[in-house]
Amino acid sequence: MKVWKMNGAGNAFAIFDARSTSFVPSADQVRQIAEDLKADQIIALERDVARDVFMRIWNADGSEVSACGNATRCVGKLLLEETGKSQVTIQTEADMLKAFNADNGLITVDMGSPLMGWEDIPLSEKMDVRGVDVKIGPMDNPILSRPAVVSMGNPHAVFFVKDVDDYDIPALGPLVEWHPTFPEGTNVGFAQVIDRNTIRLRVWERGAGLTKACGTGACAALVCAARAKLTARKAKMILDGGELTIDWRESDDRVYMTGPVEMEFETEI
Ligand SMILES: N[C@@H](CCC[C@H](N)C(=O)O)C(=O)O
Repeated sequence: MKVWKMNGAGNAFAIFDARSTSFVPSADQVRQIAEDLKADQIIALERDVARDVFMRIWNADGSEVSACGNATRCVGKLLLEETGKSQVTIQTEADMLKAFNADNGLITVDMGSPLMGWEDIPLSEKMDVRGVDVKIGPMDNPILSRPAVVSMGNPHAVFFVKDVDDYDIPALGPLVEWHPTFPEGTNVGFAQVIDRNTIRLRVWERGAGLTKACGTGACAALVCAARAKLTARKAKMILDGGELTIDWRESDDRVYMTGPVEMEFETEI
């Protein structure tokens, strides 16, 4: 079976070609592969009757999840090269996504529409339509409170802060990730609005920890920022591993993510 080690803005993946050989790893095996190959997520490419491929996603902790933006760009690049098509379709548990080439070797993925209703995010408490009461730290002076929430096919809680570097994300991230408000866990973004077209973002990923970039996290942060009128609907997202451009188009309500993809190596197992 062919395996590609790739990254999208530093978010690292081991991608298994399971289109002709079955690949059904246990959670323990996923954890081992992630450790051995230094991957944040493990991806399996499976055959799909209607789309170019079905993409299965596991976090490094062995949990199977339904969306991964950066991996979708990596898989998009593989399939665009393999098929010679100008656009490829990628089915995930969450949605049908489309990938195509952008300028300067970058890849764009149409990530679909954000889901903002409470029914779209598993929450145990429903506070109001923009934020949810998640207080971390002393109640009279919380370190973090009231993130915006949005689903990009997976759950995101986004805290808008003055300076992301003031926050100990490895300490705070897990407290929000498994806060009782999120019975299925959540990805946790720390977003600093630099100006109307630029956001600095770090994401504590559910099941993977602090990664160099989170594609769905970048989409979620832009949607939350634009919805609160903190930024325009298109912005440059500065992540630890590189930059992504996120464009939440008014015309079709879909979120387009553009960014780099890097092939580290390929091997056969
Ligand atoms: N790295 C990803 C997101 C992967 C899944 C996430 N950790 C979850 O549990 O939902 C991305 O680029 O979007």
